[in-house]
Amino acid sequence: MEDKRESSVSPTSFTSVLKLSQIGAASVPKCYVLPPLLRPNLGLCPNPALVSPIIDLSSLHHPIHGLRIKEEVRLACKDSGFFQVINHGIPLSVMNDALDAATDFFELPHEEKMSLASANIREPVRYGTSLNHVKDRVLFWRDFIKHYSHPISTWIDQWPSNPKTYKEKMGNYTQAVHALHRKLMGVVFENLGLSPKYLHEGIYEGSQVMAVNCYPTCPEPDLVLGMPPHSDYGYMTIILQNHQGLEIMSHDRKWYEVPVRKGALVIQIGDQMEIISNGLCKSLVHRATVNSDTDRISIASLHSLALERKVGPASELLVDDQHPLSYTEGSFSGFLDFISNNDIMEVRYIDALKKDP
Ligand SMILES: O=C(O)CCC(=O)C(=O)O
Ligand SMILES: [Fe+2]
Repeated sequence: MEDKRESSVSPTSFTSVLKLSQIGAASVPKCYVLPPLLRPNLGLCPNPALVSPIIDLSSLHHPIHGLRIKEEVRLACKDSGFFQVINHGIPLSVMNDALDAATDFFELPHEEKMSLASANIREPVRYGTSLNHVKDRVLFWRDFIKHYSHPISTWIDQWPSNPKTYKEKMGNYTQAVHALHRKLMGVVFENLGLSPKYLHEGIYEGSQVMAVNCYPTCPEPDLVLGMPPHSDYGYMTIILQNHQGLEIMSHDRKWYEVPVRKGALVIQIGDQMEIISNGLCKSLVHRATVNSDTDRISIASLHSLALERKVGPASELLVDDQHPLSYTEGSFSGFLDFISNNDIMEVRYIDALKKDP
């Protein structure tokens, strides 16, 4: 198939991968083909030790069982920065409605979605493709709509008004997932012995961005990625997905598939939490693969401190010769500048903030 790169470089006029998928070509355009070393190795086995933390939150407030659940969260944050939760309090119907709203949005006519396209990565509502298709040297097999979401009353009017039920369905899920992240962050902070005051101020002034991702079926899934390896800059990400495709990197730099479990939500620790905890929590490196059978939708709720707020290791944490201060301060805004000027396939913002050992 011909290289569509030329027609894809304008910020507000690009070919969506959904459109390419619907054409039904037998191969992908060259601009999506990754160098061999960066290609996915599809068909990986899940690593039970890494992907098994499925934490049942139903007894979180029980005086005895609650302690065990908090310990499970502590270990998952320390070891990998990854776990899944069940019995988290968000009804399956609310989750399914959000996935339906996302599917209906991507099925809108291309021109209608393009009215939300923007070259400005700080735009509160933005439809796009790849990661940053204007800058990416190789394109990724993903279309997305991202919208600022907290406080919801500030942003919801700017969300897509078509499909008609989008705001209601996505809004219900957005608020439910914000409440869940507050509950989980309470546990993460308690485990670190950090004051809830820090947490509450941070969260209420903080940001929630919903990244609604569509990975359409792809004729050559072993040559492309839906999203490149990266860690999320915020402190926590919660992912709702309808099909397999998320892969996480283990300590030995191997990739493992995350199995999809009905009703479960994926929890990922992000860079800000690694920094706040001075390295006691791990920011998870992950990527998205695609497949030739099923369109995949994922909805990532990205939680971070306010755009301009400086984030460094919490002052209450023990820092001494045994536990040296490991990071300099960064901010969400600094991250946005960083990704505008660097290739995230080559360098992560958090690595730039790490102090020399
Ligand atoms: O699609 C996925 O499972 C991952 C999405 C993701 O990593 C992101 O939106 O930051
Ligand atoms: Fe991510």
